[in-house]
Amino acid sequence: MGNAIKTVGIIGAGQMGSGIAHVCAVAGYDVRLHDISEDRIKDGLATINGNMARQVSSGKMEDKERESALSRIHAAPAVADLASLDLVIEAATEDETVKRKIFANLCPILNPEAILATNTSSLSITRLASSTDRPERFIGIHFMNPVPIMKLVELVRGIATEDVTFEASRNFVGSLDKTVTVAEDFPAFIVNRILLPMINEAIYTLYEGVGSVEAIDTAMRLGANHPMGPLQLADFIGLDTCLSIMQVLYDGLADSKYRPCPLLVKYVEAGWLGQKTGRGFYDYRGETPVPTR
Ligand SMILES: CC(=O)CC(=O)SCCNC(=O)CCNC(=O)[C@H](O)C(C)(C)COP(=O)(O)OP(=O)(O)OC[C@H]1O[C@@H](n2cnc3c(N)ncnc32)[C@H](O)[C@@H]1OP(=O)(O)O
Ligand SMILES: NC(=O)C1=CN([C@@H]2O[C@H](COP(=O)(O)OP(=O)(O)OC[C@H]3O[C@@H](n4cnc5c(N)ncnc54)[C@H](OP(=O)(O)O)[C@@H]3O)[C@@H](O)[C@H]2O)C=CC1
Repeated sequence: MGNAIKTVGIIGAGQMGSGIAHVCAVAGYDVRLHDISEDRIKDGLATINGNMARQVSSGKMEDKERESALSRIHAAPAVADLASLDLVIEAATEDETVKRKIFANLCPILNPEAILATNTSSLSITRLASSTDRPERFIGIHFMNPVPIMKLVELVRGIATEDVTFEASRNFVGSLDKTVTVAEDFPAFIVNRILLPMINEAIYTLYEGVGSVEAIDTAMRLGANHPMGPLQLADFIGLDTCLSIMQVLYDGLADSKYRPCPLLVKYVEAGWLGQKTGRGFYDYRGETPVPTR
């Protein structure tokens, strides 16, 4: 593994937390997966199981590798189960209050030497760090979705992050066979500073009736060679997460060009959060996704 980190805790067993647990276990780390309830942890483990099985059937992984990787992932129903780990990565809902509460519960019991990282898509690393007992050992390690496939990880230092924390994190990401890009601590960093306004603009394009869901996604898939149309990608990321990121950009940069589209707000208010809730710009409840507009 090439660095001092041997054990990794992950908080949040959703699509990102389960993906991070997956790649850490494949790379040989001992992983503890925590979420708000045992059911959520079970769902996360089932997702990992399914994704690894897919990798086996497509010849990307040996069945033995899958078995041994799975054996390295343990459910951690209590925060106390993370106490002795070397690195804890928070990958819970994109909401500053939720993340602050998690750190407040975790820090008093966490190994004082442990590095604490957040997978936040947009929030200030410096501000999150200042709510912990270890701003010098706090860092943004921002994975991309789907984690087992995407090669990039953004590393974001807070104002107090020490070099030793940064280097250990860089080595850790390298050991997962991912490429690091360094971003400064500004709202939404690099990828989402560019990607999310594009997605928000696609939603305005829909809102203003310039095109249907299908027309907009087809236009960007075939006209700009994007692997997914922007509305399909928004559903994939999660519309709640997209809205939170736009809100952070809007509040943090105080520029009206980041105003979240009211249609995005409406979908989130309806609980239509995309693939994870079965409905967003597409309805996923049937055999094939059907546009909702
Ligand atoms: C919001 C943030 O903070 C930052 C972000 O992450 S922004 C989002 C960034 N991600 C993107 O932009 C993704 C854009 N989409 C893509 O790249 C592709 O559509 C995709 C890789 C997701 C799927 O690719 P595809 O060619 O359409 O589908 P498919 O052939 O089924 O899948 C390709 C591989 O991805 C895997 N895959 C697809 N969806 C997956 C998922 N949800 N989880 C894990 N693996 C997945 C498949 O198993 C397959 O793996 P193998 O090659 O090992 O078999
Ligand atoms: N989706 C994406 O494409 C990307 C997201 N991210 C970031 O990763 C993080 C997670 O996103 P994602 O996985 O998509 O979100 P999901 O909604 O899929 O998962 C979040 C998980 O965190 C759980 N959770 C909520 N509160 C707590 C808590 N107090 N303690 C422990 N677990 C909790 C949620 O449980 P419940 O559902 O019960 O509330 C849920 O299982 C966010 O910060 C997001 O911005 C980063 C890169 C890409």
